[in-house]
Amino acid sequence: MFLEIALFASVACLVHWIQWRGFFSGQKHPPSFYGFPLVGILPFFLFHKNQVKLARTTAMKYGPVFRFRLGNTETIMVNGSETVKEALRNDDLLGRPPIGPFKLLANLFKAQPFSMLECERWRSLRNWSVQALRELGFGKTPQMEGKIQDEVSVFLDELSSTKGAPYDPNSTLLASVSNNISTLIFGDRLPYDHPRRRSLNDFLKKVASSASYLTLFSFAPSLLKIFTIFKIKSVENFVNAAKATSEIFDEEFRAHEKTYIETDKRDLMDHSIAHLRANSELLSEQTTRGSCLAFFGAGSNTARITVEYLLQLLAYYPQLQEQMHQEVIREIGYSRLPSWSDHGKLHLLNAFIAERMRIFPIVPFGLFRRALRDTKIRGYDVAKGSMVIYNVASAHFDPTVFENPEEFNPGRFLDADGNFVQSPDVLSFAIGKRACPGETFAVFEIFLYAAAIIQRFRIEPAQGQDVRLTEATEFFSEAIPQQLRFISRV
Ligand code: HEM
Repeated sequence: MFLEIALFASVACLVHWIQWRGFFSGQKHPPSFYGFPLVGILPFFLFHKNQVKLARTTAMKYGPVFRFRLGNTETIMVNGSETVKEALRNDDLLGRPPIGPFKLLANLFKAQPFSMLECERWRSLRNWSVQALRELGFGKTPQMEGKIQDEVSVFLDELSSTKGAPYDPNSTLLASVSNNISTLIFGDRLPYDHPRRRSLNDFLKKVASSASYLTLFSFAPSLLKIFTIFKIKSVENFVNAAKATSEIFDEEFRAHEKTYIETDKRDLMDHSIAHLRANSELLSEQTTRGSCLAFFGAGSNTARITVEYLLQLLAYYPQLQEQMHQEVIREIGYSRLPSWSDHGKLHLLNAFIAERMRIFPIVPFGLFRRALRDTKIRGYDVAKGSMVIYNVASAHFDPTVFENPEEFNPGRFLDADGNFVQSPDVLSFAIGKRACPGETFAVFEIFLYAAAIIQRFRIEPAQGQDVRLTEATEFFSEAIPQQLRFISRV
């Protein structure tokens, strides 16, 4: 009996493997790795310290498109500038597979963020949210500029109060940039030490620290279930912080309902209430909570990590910092805060920000996509339902596009006259129909923070210490928290 079962299992595995390799399908599959039964190549990712490097060396050996299984999920990874751009422009790849931390958050928040949805529902909800935010000033509007400048001023005061003593800006920066997006969602900004702000920060920090492993564990759901059941500390902390933030969302929603005035929509919550009251078919309580969650979640840590890493680079490259300070003073002086109208004049600063985005992509593998129908990438067949990972890091380090890609060199974004030239090859926000809807806002915000900090402070490493720069290594990459000195120039 045992022999028969073993024989049956072996034949079934062989048939499954032959089917998976597509030997008799007449299709052209990219180079493929089956990995282990049930988990696929997951252990290689889980136990590799630098997943970005692992992907890059694999692409060097097997070419720009390869195929493997993460858990039981058929996955295609695309690498290199041209192939990544081809995939991002392919409308068959606009789907979104379930991603671990998103799924967990959606359940805990009883929300349905459009960032998890596909097809017509995704499109209409995304359009509705972006339109509602635009009516509130989202984008490069004078209204938004004033609000961000106010928030920048509070942050500059905080830096001044350190009087040049070593200081880790991580928490205040998070509160500061998150206030910019929270203002659009809930209304007023929150002081850094407000209990509600602290609670939101705590949640955002836990999201940032656990997003990578929660992403991987989504391909081994039984492991994640075991973690949750046995209340493994980090998962339990994540769940508790998410529940606390979900309660804040509930309280805000109830408070908004009481003070709602139809003719004066203050924020995204008011826009949601208007739609819910009009019984629109498009929105439900779950999807409106989802839109608030999507923008709050996606708009906070991303901007914080961008500026945090930028500050570390400034301390690491003092000469470039000095050149940028001179540029800011020459064009603006000290008498007012930088504004977007100065953007076209600060060439070196723009090039420095662009190089920062290139060298340290926060989401090195983008947000995973799903093939909505059978399609092709670089002539290879991609089956409907496959997960597609576009490797932004490999595009940013593609030597056919960026000379000496490992080198930090803002000069690559300057022309012979020293003018900033925007590159279509920096893909941090993705491109195509599902590119980041917060790009304009983020670029605006990052510029206003960077220019103001460079104008007012000289940033140095903490005494006797070197600045520790990290490289992007995993699904969501973090800057190394560390102290810097902010020495006032005014
Ligand atoms: C430096 C900052 C940022 C970076 C690098 C970044 C990057 C990205 C990337 C790579 C995606 C995935 C696009 C795809 O599906 O291929 C994305 C999606 C998204 N981002 Fe951003 N983002 C940033 C800031 C922001 C901000 C400030 C907001 C909100 C104000 C925002 C809101 C969103 C939302 C809602 C999505 C989901 C879009 C969808 O599924 O349709 N992001 N972002």
